[in-house]
Amino acid sequence: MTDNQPVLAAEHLSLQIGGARILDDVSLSVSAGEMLGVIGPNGAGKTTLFNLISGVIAPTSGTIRLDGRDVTNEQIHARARAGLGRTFQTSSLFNGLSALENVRLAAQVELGGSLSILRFPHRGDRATSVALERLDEVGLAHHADTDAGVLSHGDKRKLEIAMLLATDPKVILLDEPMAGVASGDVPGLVEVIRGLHKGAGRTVLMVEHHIEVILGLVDTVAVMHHGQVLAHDTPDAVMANPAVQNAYLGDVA
Ligand SMILES: Nc1ncnc2c1ncn2[C@@H]1O[C@H](COP(=O)(O)OP(=O)(O)OP(=O)(O)O)[C@@H](O)[C@H]1O
Repeated sequence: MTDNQPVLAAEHLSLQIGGARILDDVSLSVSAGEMLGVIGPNGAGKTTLFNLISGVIAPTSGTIRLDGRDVTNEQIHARARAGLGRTFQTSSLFNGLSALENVRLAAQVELGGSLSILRFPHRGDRATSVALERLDEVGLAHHADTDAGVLSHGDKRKLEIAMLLATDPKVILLDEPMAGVASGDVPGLVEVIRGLHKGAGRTVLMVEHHIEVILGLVDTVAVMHHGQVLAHDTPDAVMANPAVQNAYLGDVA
């Protein structure tokens, strides 16, 4: 990979379902270490874009590249192995298992060992030490032994991020990480996401409805509208863009 080659690129992606053009010639690229926020009104195509990038659905046309490599025809798990990690709007936690056990399972998958939830985790084994590090990174070390099911929504989201980190992704896709999180828990979650990027230099794409959260976090913002990218620029430039104000921000003000 050359220095200026994007770590992730969507090139001319379109998705047609029946008579509906869901995505229309969407191109976006993200550099290593960049955090990109994707915003847009309901139905703009944000989740569909994430689904195409992560391999949940195939585009009608267009290309997705990871480190310059065409992964458009690869399945979800192959893209995950290549370093694409994603959280979903719906929770992916195992309730009834502790926070540590949840992250440990993800670490076991990454490390290629057998999956074991029956064996009481040795604090010294590799998967457990990775899991403890990741829990610490998202500020949940004190909840290691807490049942995932009883955590607050904000802590559940942090735990999902810890599970993702345990798979050591090159690019992280966060799909509405603040959804369902109590307003009091938003700042803590924002700091965890900021740390992924600013602290650890990870590459992050995030769909989020809380515009004020996005604008304060990301390097660049892509605004989607009717299945197209209306603008992709710095937060200040996007906010000042008359097309964005007219077509999107004006709609929701
Ligand atoms: N499988 C499908 N079949 C038909 N239409 C679909 C399908 N998936 C998505 N759509 C439509 O495509 C459009 C984009 O949906 P998408 O969920 O990507 O938007 P979004 O920007 O993520 O919206 P939200 O902010 O509400 O999550 C919507 O009009 C949706 O109804």
